[in-house]
Amino acid sequence: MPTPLVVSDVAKSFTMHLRDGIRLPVVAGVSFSIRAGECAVLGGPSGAGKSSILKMLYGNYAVDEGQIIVQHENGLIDLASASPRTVLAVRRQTIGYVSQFLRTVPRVSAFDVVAEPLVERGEEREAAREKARTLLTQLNLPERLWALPPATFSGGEQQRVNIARGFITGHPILLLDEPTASLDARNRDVVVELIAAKKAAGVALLGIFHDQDVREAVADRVIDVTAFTAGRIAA
Ligand SMILES: Nc1ncnc2c1ncn2[C@@H]1O[C@H](COP(=O)(O)OP(=O)(O)OP(=O)(O)O)[C@@H](O)[C@H]1O
Repeated sequence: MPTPLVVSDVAKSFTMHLRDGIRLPVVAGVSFSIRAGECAVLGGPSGAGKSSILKMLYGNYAVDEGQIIVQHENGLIDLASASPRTVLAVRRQTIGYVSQFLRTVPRVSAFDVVAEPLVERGEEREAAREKARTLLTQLNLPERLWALPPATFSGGEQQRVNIARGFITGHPILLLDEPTASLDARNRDVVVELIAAKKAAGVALLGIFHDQDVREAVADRVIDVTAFTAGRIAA
């Protein structure tokens, strides 16, 4: 089976146009791959570039150099040079992303926020709702909240809706940006179980977890981002 995600020699710097075009190098020589069924974790201190790497892999940040090879639709594509249309197709089918915060949509119930990604991918509404029900129950979101738009939910409640929405699809690659940041211990354990289930299903996962217990519970491997920031730190 081909490796779902291979990152080779990726570099990224930011140009501050309002500051005389100063260039801020962030990472260089980023190289790693993620196999199906493993969960790798990006490690390193604050500011090392963990989020920037995750954002490049989701196509949110442009890549200056290098390749991000993704197994997509029985072929390989380089996300680093892909067109915006291809990036959107990869997001729809191949790479899922669970951010720290839920982007709430006015007037849409928590239940439909969770079921929507499956409906958009052509799954029948009732089947999508059944999966949403299972996930929201697993994540201990009180049933009285399901019919309400999540805008007024607490941080932890919103994060659980976001996790359910991110985990409901069958994307073969899943990026996790601190999905447990606002959760209590019980729900952190649920997320650890959900990640284990994704691994068992052959999903390739890459995440950032500041919570050490969660990191130790889910990580098959830690990718030390400081290895890619040496130039910046020495400068
Ligand atoms: N959009 C941006 N414009 C300019 N600089 C940025 C931008 N995004 C990130 N940076 C800079 O890139 C560096 C890496 O930031 P990044 O958020 O990737 O680090 P991190 O390892 O995820 O940190 P943390 O653990 O604190 O979230 C930082 O110095 C940050 O200021």
